[in-house]
Amino acid sequence: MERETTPEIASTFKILLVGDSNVGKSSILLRFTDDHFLPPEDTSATIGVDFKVKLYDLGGTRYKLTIWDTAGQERFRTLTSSYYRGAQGVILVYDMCSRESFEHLNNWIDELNTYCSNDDIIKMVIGNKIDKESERQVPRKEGAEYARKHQTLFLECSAKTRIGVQQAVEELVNKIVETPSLWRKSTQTKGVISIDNSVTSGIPGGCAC
Ligand SMILES: Nc1nc2c(ncn2[C@@H]2O[C@H](COP(=O)(O)OP(=O)(O)OP(=O)(O)O)[C@@H](O)[C@H]2O)c(=O)[nH]1
Repeated sequence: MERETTPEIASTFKILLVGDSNVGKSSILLRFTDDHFLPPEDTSATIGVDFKVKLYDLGGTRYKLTIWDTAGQERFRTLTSSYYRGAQGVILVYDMCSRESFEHLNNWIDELNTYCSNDDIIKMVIGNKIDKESERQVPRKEGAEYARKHQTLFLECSAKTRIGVQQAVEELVNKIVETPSLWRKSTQTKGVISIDNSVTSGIPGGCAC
C-alpha cells in the first residue's frame, strides 16, 4: 500500500490585516482559518496584535501563512512599525457600510508606506460586510476604482457568510508566489517566525521589511 507523504512547506509568508476598528479584520481571519464567525456579542476589540498560522496548499505546493491581525483602535497601536517587518502581503480592510472606514484607507496606506520600505509588498483592499447590502455606503465601483488608483488587488467579502474570504487570501497568496523577489529575500533572512497552529498575542518579528 502506498503511503501518503506530507508535503514539505515551500515557504512561510507573513500577511497583515489592517484597517479601522470594527471593520471585521478579526472576523475575516477567523473565517479563513477556522471557518467560523462569532456573533457580535462574542467579539471584542483586538489589543495590540494577534496572529494565526495556517498551512495552505496552492497548486500542489504547501505554504505556511502567518496572518497578523492588528488592532484598529489607535490606543492599542503601539507596536505599529514592527508589524510591517518581514511582511509579504497586506490586506487593507474597510466596512462597505461605513464610508468613514473607506475614507480612512488613505491613512492606512500612508502608515504602510511609512513603515514598510519594501516596494514589492502585495497589497489588497477588501470591502467587508457585503451581507449588509441594504446598509451599503460605498459602491463596489468606488472600492474597485480606489484599488486601481493605488495599484492594489480588490475584493468585497463577508466574514459572516464567508463569501469572498477564501478567494481573497488565495488571490493574495497567488500574487506573492508570483513575486519571488519578495519571499526569496525573506526566507533567506533569519528570523522568519515559525509557530504551530495556535493563536497568541505575539511580539512581531521576522526579517527587515
Ligand atoms: N454583518 C456582518 N458583521 C460583521 C462581519 N464581519 C465582522 N462583523 C461584525 O463587526 C464587528 C467587528 O468585527 P471585528 O472582527 O471584531 O472587527 P476588527 O476590525 O477586528 O476590530 P478591532 O479588533 O477593534 O480592530 C463585530 O460585531 C462582528 O461580528 C460581516 O462580514 N458581516
